[in-house]
Amino acid sequence: DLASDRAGLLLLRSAVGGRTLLWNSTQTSPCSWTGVVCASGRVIMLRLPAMGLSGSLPSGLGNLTELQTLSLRFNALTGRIPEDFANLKSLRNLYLQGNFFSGEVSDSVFALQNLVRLNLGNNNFSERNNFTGSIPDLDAPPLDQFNVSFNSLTGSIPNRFSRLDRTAFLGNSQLCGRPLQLCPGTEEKKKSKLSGGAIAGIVIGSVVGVLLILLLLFFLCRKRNKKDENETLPPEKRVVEGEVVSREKSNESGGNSGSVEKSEVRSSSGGGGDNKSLVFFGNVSRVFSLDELLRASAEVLGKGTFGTTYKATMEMGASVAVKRLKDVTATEKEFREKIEQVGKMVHHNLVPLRGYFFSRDEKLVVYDYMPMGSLSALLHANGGVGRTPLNWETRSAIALGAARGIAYIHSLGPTSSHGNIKSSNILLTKTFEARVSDFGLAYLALPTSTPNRVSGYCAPEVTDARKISQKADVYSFGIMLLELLTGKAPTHSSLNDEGVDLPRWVQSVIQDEWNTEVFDMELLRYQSVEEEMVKLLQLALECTAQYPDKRPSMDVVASKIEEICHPSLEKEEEKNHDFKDADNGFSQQYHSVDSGVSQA
Ligand SMILES: Nc1ncnc2c1ncn2[C@@H]1O[C@H](COP(=O)(O)OP(=O)(O)OP(=O)(O)O)[C@@H](O)[C@H]1O
Repeated sequence: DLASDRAGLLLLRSAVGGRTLLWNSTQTSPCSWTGVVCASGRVIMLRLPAMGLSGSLPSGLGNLTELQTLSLRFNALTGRIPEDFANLKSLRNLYLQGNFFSGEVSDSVFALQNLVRLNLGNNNFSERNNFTGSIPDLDAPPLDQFNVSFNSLTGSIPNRFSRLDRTAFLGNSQLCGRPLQLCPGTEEKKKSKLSGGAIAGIVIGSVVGVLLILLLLFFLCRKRNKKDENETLPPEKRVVEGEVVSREKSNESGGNSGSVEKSEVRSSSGGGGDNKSLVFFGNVSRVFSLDELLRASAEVLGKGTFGTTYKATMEMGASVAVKRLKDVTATEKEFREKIEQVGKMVHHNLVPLRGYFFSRDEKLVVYDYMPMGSLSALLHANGGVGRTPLNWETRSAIALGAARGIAYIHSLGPTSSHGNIKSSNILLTKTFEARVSDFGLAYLALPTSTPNRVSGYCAPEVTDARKISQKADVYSFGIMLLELLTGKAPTHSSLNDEGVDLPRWVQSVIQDEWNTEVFDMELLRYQSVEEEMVKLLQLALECTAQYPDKRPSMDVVASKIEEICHPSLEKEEEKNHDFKDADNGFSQQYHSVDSGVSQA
């Protein structure tokens, strides 16, 4: 029934009758077989993704009762799912996303007892062609993957799916219930169920709550008054030095970041003296003063291994990132020597370190502010909901940029390594170019914990976070590459619940012949670069080899990425060409005074 004039389909027909394995049998046609595996005349896997198949599904498919995997995603198939799909009792994986299917999905499909992955998403190419009806509430085993997004499904989401990510249901305007917004009736029901006692409890609770808040405000005001009195004293009599004081968003702060916590760095810098001033790198004596920095409105960007990082926006509008280092064990002399060495590390793919401040109580390092944040935020912020989509070209350019940055650090000597490679330390410019941050900090401050191990980036041989090595960096980079390709954080709950790390998860998926399912959903539309993706995945796995000696060096990794992704990288380069000047506020603001640093 699958016969057509395409050579590939004819081959498939003859293959179904015998024991055959087909790979890329239609090399010359624009489409490619992902594979058809027939074991003893029984079809167990049928994968025809993005082949331009059209028309409705053949009724004969229901006879393939041993079929475990059916993937027909990203074709132009129309019509309904045939009733005889109910016979596919062995079916584990059903991928029908990205077609023009329509009509109600029979309950018997949802009820297939062996199903673990079901994707019916993105069948909404026209108003007439999409899945309709409701999702039946059935007593079926839990699914590993489920997606019905962008259809016209209606009604409430059954309880068994309520813990899934909301992206699984997006784009169905008539669908309600967790994880989407509650169904209109549900809320009313809840309200009417509240007893008189419960209502009284809520009222009393609220009154007590308000009183507590008022009390708290009263104490805070008193404390603040005391602080203000303190600031009117001459500098030598002030009590606080180098303190970061939380401040509510106010006109004074000049901030624009809504609910983000605002802070202000204050210091009794009145003492003067050289060791109390900001030191800048390069041929610049002064870019801005400590006082200007301390007057800047500051927004907490996050807390990390070595301290807290703030975005400081100066009165004239330029922004920098300031990291307050905790637990610096080095003496002042050692600190200054080491940070001077770090300041000499200048490379296109490293976040420029602009300067530092050292006093007994405060150690600050000042970087360029990277406007697009980190790769981690881009991939996972908000659980991935509403994230900026990262296309393949951008991802390969980020991989190459990060690899080059790390390779540069390694090129400075056999003991020179980063020690904390992870996606939150890969920052992005306006044009999404990668810049590695936090280099050299491992030599200055003690990590307050070993988060790399906790978060899955740490090489198995690293038992002491201070003993960093180039091969351990390669391992962490490999994990970061897997993250970029799979869209899964190494801390992803579905991995950790099973006690599996990212490389092991990828290996297991590949062994199951699921090599394309391993990639981030967003990447599945780039069928033409599947080969690049698979090769990059293999490289990432090489980087995460258990034994350090088996891992490639970072410069080899960088040149392999360049070789593998060459066509995509060229495209990205062309795209960015026009935006080159718009790198970031700091560079622009200080270009004239700062030329020494920029050129270096
Ligand atoms: N120069 C910068 N520009 C923009 N955002 C930054 C900059 N430096 C750090 N950040 C962001 O600030 C947050 C905190 O960074 P920080 O380096 O303190 O911790 P981390 O990267 O989460 O962990 P670690 O300290 O282990 O590297 C992160 O989200 C990071 O991406």
